[in-house]
Amino acid sequence: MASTTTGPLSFDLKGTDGRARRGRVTVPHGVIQTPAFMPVGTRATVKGLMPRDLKATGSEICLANTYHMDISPGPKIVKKMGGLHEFMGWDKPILTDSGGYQVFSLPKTQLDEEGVTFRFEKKGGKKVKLTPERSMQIQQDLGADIAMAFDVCVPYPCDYKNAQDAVYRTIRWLERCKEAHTRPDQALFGIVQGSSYADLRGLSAQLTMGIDLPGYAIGGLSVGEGHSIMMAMIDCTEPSMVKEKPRYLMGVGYPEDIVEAVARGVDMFDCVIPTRYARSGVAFARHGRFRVSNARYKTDKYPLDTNCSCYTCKNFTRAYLNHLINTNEILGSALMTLHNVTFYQDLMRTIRTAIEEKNFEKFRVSFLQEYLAEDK
Ligand SMILES: CN(C)CCSCc1cc(N)cc2c(=O)[nH]c(N)nc12
Repeated sequence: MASTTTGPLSFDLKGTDGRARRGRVTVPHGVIQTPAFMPVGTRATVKGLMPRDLKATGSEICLANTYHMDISPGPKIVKKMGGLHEFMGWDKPILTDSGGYQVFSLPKTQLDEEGVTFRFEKKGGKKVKLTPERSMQIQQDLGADIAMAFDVCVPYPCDYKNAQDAVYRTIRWLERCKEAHTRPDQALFGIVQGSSYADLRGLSAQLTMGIDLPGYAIGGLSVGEGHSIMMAMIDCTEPSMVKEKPRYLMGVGYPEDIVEAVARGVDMFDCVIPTRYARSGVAFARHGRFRVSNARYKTDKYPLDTNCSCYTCKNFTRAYLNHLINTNEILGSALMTLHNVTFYQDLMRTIRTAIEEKNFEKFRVSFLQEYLAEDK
């Protein structure tokens, strides 16, 4: 087993099966078994789950977001309250995104070499600038175990020149992030860009690997390009990424995306899908996802997934969840979220075991066959 320590983060590559990797990430607040799924807790809460429930799902790390936490309550208050872990009552690892991605999705943002300027409604439409240095300051105040570099994630599709400019600006901003990032107990991850251009993906990966960091993310995907381009871009990027450090595919994704990305060498994932879909009444199960709020489930006495051992599946029927979601009851969101995140974590656990037992390819084929079967 190869073990690499870079600052506050260690990565142990415990085994491989083809390009799939079984590993372990160790940071100040604990250990993350990989491949890992990280539930999204944008405003220092995974919507609908108390920390004790989030633990019950098997989650070992969760996300929070720089842009949202800067708006409220502000990094200085979080720092004064002891940092994110104390503030939100989560004593396991946390990762924060850098805020660039969220800001780019706002209307009327202006991008220049210094950073991104956007209009901040809460402060009476005041103009606010997010820069690599400001993003690092906020993330260091928040105190997550892993901080993400401030990058330029272009929309899809994007013309070649803009994608190329974004690759070079992201590298220049990464140098500034590394310069500004001084907190010794927080790992900084670089982010590879390159949109849907194979040569830019390879270029961005090589330039990013040239900056020594504890881990690296594949960014700029899951932005509407679709599954096949996403996989093709991973194939253009992964071979240029160092093997001894963790790879994090940002914003991914559906179970079918995750399984195929693990097969291509990805270690870490985050996505709002299981939590966001739960609140809209969509449940994930072995045979695919389904909308439990549909009339056909009104008298269905079965659990969401008969293979699932979560509190929701052990105690409640689809009929009851149908009722809760259709009457917009808070408990509906909580129970659906608990199940969906447990489903994702059970999938990750099955993936890790399959890699350990050297039968990941057999698992990949059988999982996708059942999960994507047409005749649901
Ligand atoms: C809390 N989450 C929703 C945010 C974490 S992931 C956000 C996110 C998603 C995607 N798809 C691409 C990128 C990207 O290229 N760069 C950054 N910084 N973040 C990204």
